[in-house]
Amino acid sequence: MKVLILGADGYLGWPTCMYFSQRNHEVIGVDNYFRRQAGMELDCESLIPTPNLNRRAKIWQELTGKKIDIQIGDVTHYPFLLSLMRQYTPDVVIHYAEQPSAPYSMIDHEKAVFTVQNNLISTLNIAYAIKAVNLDCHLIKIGTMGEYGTPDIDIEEGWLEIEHKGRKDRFLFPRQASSLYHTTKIQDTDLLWFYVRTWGLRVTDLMQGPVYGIKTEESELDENLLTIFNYDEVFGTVLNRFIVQAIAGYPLTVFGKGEQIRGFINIKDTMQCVYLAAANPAASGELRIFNQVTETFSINQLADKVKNTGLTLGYNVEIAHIENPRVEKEKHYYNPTYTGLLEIGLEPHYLTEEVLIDLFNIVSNYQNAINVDTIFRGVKWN
Ligand SMILES: O=c1ccn([C@@H]2O[C@H](COP(=O)(O)OP(=O)(O)O[C@H]3O[C@H](CS(=O)(=O)O)[C@@H](O)[C@H](O)[C@H]3O)[C@@H](O)[C@H]2O)c(=O)[nH]1
Repeated sequence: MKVLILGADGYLGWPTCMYFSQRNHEVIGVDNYFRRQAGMELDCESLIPTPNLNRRAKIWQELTGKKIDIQIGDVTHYPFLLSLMRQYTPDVVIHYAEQPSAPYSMIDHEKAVFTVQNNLISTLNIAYAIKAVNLDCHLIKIGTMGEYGTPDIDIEEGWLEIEHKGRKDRFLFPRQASSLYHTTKIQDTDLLWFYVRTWGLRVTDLMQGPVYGIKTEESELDENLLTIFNYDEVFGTVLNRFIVQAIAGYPLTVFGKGEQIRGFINIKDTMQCVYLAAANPAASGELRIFNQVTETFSINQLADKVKNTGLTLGYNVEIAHIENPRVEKEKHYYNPTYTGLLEIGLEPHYLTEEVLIDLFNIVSNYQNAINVDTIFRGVKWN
């Protein structure tokens, strides 16, 4: 496969480039370095220093003999994207080139506009560029479980059959997000569903839960191949944050009651899922949706796990319940279905004690670089 990976410098983007390249696919990684710039602007850069994409691709080639092409540019600029599509005519486009943070989207008006503009225009441009160059190209987009929110009914994989006044039809599962970022992901799905129906695009939308972890098989080769790792309030996801907090002696920041439940996934399984989706493409004119999580936990359960592992390793870990800066349900029913990816071959890595110890060990190598000021800044939803 020839795979165009948009957002190649991000937490998932670079490991995905290596994952496909390792399996002998032709990979082109594209990024505009938004995350690096936002990290500098908000003083919340990656805990692990990561060389730029061109340098990482060079290191990868020296170690494996495999080439990853790097292109720096912004996919919201249509001529740039179209020329890439024409140059490479990929079989698969993986779209990670979105502003991925809920808190970032809630900071102020300027960042709200950026989030809407970046996430919707990038998705729209990709749909147009695929139609212009090769309608058969499979688009894999990372959606989010947050599109569904926390409804009081079971969450299906993307679709729901509804019977109304004696008639039945199949619709996208009702969506109600709890941040502007999550709302743009709903709008993305709607854009793609429209072009699937209208132009016959082939699309897989992966509704992913919060990801945790650092290493993937490929980054074991060299420290310089590790992905970016954020633990700050804006770009860090909750479990990664808790590990860093435990090591820094910062009480774990459980928001509100901590009974919020989410579906989680190890970064190694994200790689598998995206790969399985590419290897088993959606049909033309199909919007295929998978729920990309492997297990569910409440935030309290995660905090307890981190605390227990931390104590075993000799860290003095405390848990703090702080006033929730977000507007979200803190106690709710949560029962998502997530069997589709298992059916096409996913072999999950669950959150075991061993996985937690491994995370503690990697993060402890960078303990001196932890900036506790970035852990909590209190971006409020209202
Ligand atoms: O210090 C913290 C940070 C978070 N939380 C809670 O943990 C849950 C998850 O928060 P998160 O920051 O790990 O995840 P979220 O903001 O939802 O966004 C992340 O996870 C999403 C999947 S999901 O949450 O929508 O399923 C992805 O789409 C996003 O790109 C990724 O940044 C929330 O209830 C939040 O209130 C805490 O209690 N304490």
